[in-house]
Amino acid sequence: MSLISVRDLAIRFKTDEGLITAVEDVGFDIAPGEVLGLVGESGSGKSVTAKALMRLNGGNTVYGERSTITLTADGQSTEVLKLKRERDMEKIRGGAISMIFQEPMASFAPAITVGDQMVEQLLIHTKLSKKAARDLSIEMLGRVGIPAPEKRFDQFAFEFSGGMRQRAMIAMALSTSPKLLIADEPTTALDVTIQAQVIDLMTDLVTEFGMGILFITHDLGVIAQTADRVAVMYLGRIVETGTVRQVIRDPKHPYTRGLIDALPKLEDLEAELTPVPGDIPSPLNRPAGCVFHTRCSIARAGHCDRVTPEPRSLPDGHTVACHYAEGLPATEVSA
Ligand SMILES: Nc1ncnc2c1ncn2[C@@H]1O[C@H](COP(=O)(O)OP(=O)(O)OP(=O)(O)O)[C@@H](O)[C@H]1O
Repeated sequence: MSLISVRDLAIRFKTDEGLITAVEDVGFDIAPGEVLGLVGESGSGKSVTAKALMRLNGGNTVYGERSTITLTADGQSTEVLKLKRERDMEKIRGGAISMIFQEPMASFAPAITVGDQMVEQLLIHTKLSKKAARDLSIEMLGRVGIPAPEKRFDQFAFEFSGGMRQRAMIAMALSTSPKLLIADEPTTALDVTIQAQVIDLMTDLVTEFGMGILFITHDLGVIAQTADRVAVMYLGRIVETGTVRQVIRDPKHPYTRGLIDALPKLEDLEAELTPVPGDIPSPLNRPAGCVFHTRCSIARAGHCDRVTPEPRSLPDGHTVACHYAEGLPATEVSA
């Protein structure tokens, strides 16, 4: 049974330049205890997809008519996009679903102590007394490796170092025992050692709490360490999905292959990096057919620029949206 099930997700924004499409035809599932990595360049639509799960996109957002986001927690299913009242959405935000961000200051109000914010969130989402909420908050700060948690409880976020603030944000996000944790580039701003500690901490907590995680990053290395499955996003579409092994060891979409070729190789540091050529087009100017064709080395004129490739399953079980995922037709290869 999926914890969260997303189908036909389309997200458009009303802007002065007209209606722009940020996400199209996106679907995925996350089971309890599973980590799904969502990877792609800046502007590919990762954050707006994540925010849709909590209905956190701004007032200019238009969701597709057929789009559904089904959250199943404690034996109850909720159609997130059908929720009308702010009160019902508040139950989900910070309750069944918690989110942590790249910049932890965004999660903490500057003039309220970290402890008071943690307690307030627990009082909203649980039936704990104020004393029990305080005890749990201090326990959680300790659990994420913050030394002297009783003292830290009464401090403000700006008094924490970057790594400690990140840990405090994770402690706050986990204290309500969310079913789904959305982690949006949670380690990007940290130095490599602290990044490794935070990743270890998150994977330990997944095992312990059995929650699902949507882990958003542009860093394939981090995905390889943390995720069970990966979805690769490009210009608002998921172009490839599979297990970490399938997608990273045996990528089938030219975009995924490009992302992997752009990574430095530890075994050959002299090797030239080959970034994906060109820039991601503006969402105001979405290419027809396959959204990647303008940057794709194997795109075929008359086909890729006209026909949108539907995601299809390959024999090894992974899914790819490319007309030529299995290679170009033999006639062209030999030509
Ligand atoms: N409220 C909004 N109004 C108009 N356009 C928006 C709005 N929110 C996001 N967008 C656009 O939607 C597209 C997808 O943005 P999104 O932030 O999801 O990308 P991303 O993949 O998360 O990138 P990054 O890694 O930089 O966060 C971008 O082109 C962005 O400018």
